[in-house]
Amino acid sequence: MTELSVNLNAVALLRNRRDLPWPSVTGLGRIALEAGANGLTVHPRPDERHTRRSDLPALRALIDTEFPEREFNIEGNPTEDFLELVEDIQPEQVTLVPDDPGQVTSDHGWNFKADGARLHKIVARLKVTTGARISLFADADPSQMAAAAETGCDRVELYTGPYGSCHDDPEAAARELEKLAQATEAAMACGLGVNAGHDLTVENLIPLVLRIPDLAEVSIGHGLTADALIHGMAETVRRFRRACGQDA
Ligand SMILES: CC(=O)[C@@H](O)[C@H](O)COP(=O)(O)O
Ligand SMILES: NCC(=O)COP(=O)(O)O
Repeated sequence: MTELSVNLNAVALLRNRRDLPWPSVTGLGRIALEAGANGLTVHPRPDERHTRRSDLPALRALIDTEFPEREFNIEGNPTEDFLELVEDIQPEQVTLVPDDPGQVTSDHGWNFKADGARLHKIVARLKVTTGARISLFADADPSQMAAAAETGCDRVELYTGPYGSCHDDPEAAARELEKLAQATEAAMACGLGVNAGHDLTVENLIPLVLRIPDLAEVSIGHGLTADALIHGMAETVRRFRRACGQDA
């Protein structure tokens, strides 16, 4: 079964339009977990335009006190600041993403052949200091997976942006889906678990999970938050859970 982690960055982005505490990032996170989300994801960037460092203790406490079997996933570029942040918060999963501070959103995975030695050290450090599962953001490129595994990570998160951007071109979407399937096969052959995320929607999630039933987790924010404006967060989470093949 594919698990669903709800990314709260888009909720935080809306909150940050004003110097006011709503919509509440923790409150929407609670509704998502009550509706059966398997976990929460945040991607705190250095400029704090989405989730802020100060959001993280409350989300940690929410999971610890009310949903102890669910997971907190923190994504980010592994600067020293980021590493100290995850060491403080102790998430169940850390997803390392190679994005620059000014980047609008994440748009590529690691080049494991070039960055492998650096990532190996970071993965080793986080395993000792957090005990978290470590996932590395990856393009759908089977030839990178052996080098990804050599870093010592547990999983890769396949970047699904190119697949998500084909929403009006079914043939191109089918080609991107095949690339994701081939990359999953290569990653699993190297002993890695596989997550996926970026620009996923209920519509493109259903064929993704049907084609790649071994996906361990999808993390979804933008498309899920857009649907939550229409259907409400609880009903939206149930829709995405059903798209993941879960009973909801
Ligand atoms: C790592 C990744 O794929 C991103 O999708 C990200 O976490 C989304 O972040 P934003 O919502 O901040 O663009
Ligand atoms: N890791 C991807 C993620 O958390 C959410 O990405 P998106 O759904 O906001 O594009």
